[in-house]
Amino acid sequence: MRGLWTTARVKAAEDRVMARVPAGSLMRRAAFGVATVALEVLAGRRRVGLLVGAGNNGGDALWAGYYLRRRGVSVAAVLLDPPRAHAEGLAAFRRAGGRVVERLVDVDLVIDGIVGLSGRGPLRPAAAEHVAHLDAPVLAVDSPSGVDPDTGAVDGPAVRAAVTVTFGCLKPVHALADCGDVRLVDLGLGAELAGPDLLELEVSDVGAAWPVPGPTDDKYTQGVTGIAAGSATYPGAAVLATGAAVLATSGMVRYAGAAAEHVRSRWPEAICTGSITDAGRVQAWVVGPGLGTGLGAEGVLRAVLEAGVPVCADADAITMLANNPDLWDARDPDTPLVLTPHDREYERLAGKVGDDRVAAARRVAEKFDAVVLLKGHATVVAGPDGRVLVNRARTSWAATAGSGDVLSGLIGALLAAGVDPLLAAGCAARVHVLAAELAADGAPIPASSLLASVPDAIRAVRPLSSP
Ligand SMILES: NC(=O)C1=CN([C@@H]2O[C@H](COP(=O)(O)OP(=O)(O)OC[C@H]3O[C@@H](n4cnc5c(N)ncnc54)[C@H](O)[C@@H]3O)[C@@H](O)[C@H]2O)[C@@H](O)CC1
Ligand SMILES: [K+]
Repeated sequence: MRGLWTTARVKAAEDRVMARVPAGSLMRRAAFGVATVALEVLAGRRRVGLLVGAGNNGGDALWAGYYLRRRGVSVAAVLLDPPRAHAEGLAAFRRAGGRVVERLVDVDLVIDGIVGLSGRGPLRPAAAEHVAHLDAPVLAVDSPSGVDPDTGAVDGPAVRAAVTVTFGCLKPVHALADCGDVRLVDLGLGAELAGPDLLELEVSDVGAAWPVPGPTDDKYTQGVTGIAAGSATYPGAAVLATGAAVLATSGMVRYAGAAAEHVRSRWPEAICTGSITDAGRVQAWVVGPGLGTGLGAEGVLRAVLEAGVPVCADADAITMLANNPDLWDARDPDTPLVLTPHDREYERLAGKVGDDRVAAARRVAEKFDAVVLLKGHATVVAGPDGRVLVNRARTSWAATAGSGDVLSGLIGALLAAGVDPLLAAGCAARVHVLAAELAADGAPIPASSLLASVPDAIRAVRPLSSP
């Protein structure tokens, strides 16, 4: 897992390191890292432009310009706030032959030193004007300016970076927003940084957590997933959610609901019944996709919450919980629950999501003592214990009708297999996005194609050496 630290924590750690090392040494180390990556990106081309803001981020850019000049690169800098430009950086830059200009023209690479960790809100008009006219790739220093470093929110003009060079550790922006290729320069902060604020799963984490049968396993020991989804109007949701559970693990899947005939004809391996009361024992329930919100659906949700096994509540189940808070009483306090809202479902539960999606997911996780998977281009999974996993998709192919039904089935299968609910939601989200990418391969796909790629996605995350 990769850790991500909020800017307040990073600044505090940097301050403690700075107090015991010579003045300016951290900045020079950071800037040298920027210059090294810039030379790599330039690949022999020799013209660099700097956009320099009023703080230390601009200082980094000026010092990087100094190191690039020493390697014979032509460097021009635009000072966005000349009286506040970093004095030592600017002096070193000029000494090395760097030029201060009004506008960047004919450059091969732009270094964005407009704002870094203290940046808030969008680019100011003058900076936005310079950025709008760029046609060279941009290397962002620490984080792309105009993108909030703690939330990844973009609320107006912002830099679009081909590569971001960051220092000391990763920050939330690097997992929540598009930063291009992210490169990390070590500043020796390690000992000063306690546990991270957020975690990003790596492929190897997902592969290690994914349940696979052992030599003594049978269809029951791997966990039986129950799917309470679909209706006469929406049988497809039942077929997709059940299919995802069937493909996610080798454990058994039971379906209970009005779409039993549809599910049976598509997934003969699932045990299908028309009603939740005849469903038999399961180790986890998925409830909600295509279920409807009428009295019958409420009865199903109540029965699932009373069953005493982990539950993934999606779609209509979330709407019912929001509309009828009495339903929460059906759940024993120690029954693990995963809620998977998109923004509108979130709003029904707890008001607007807002710009800070991590804080939003944390709020609801704490309020309902549940794991909350907040859907979006960057998926945020927050646990009631304060842990947060983030997973940013490289593409948006998974944004298609029925895609959420597949995700809920994957989560349910992992819950039934006994995977920790936070990890179950995080791993399912990761495999879901990967399945979408594999299926799409550059063209739009329906959710049924995403579903068909689930086995390929699981193969792609599993360790190479395993059977
Ligand atoms: N603290 C340290 O030890 C180190 C800091 N480093 C650099 O220092 C950066 C942080 O520097 P600073 O705290 O000086 O602040 P920044 O350079 O991030 O921002 C400078 C100032 O810009 C203003 N500002 C905020 N949002 C703005 C916006 N949208 N448009 C225009 N101006 C805006 C604020 O007044 C802010 O204080 C890091 O991102 C990193 O690049 C590195 O040199 C490594 C060492
Ligand atoms: K920047």
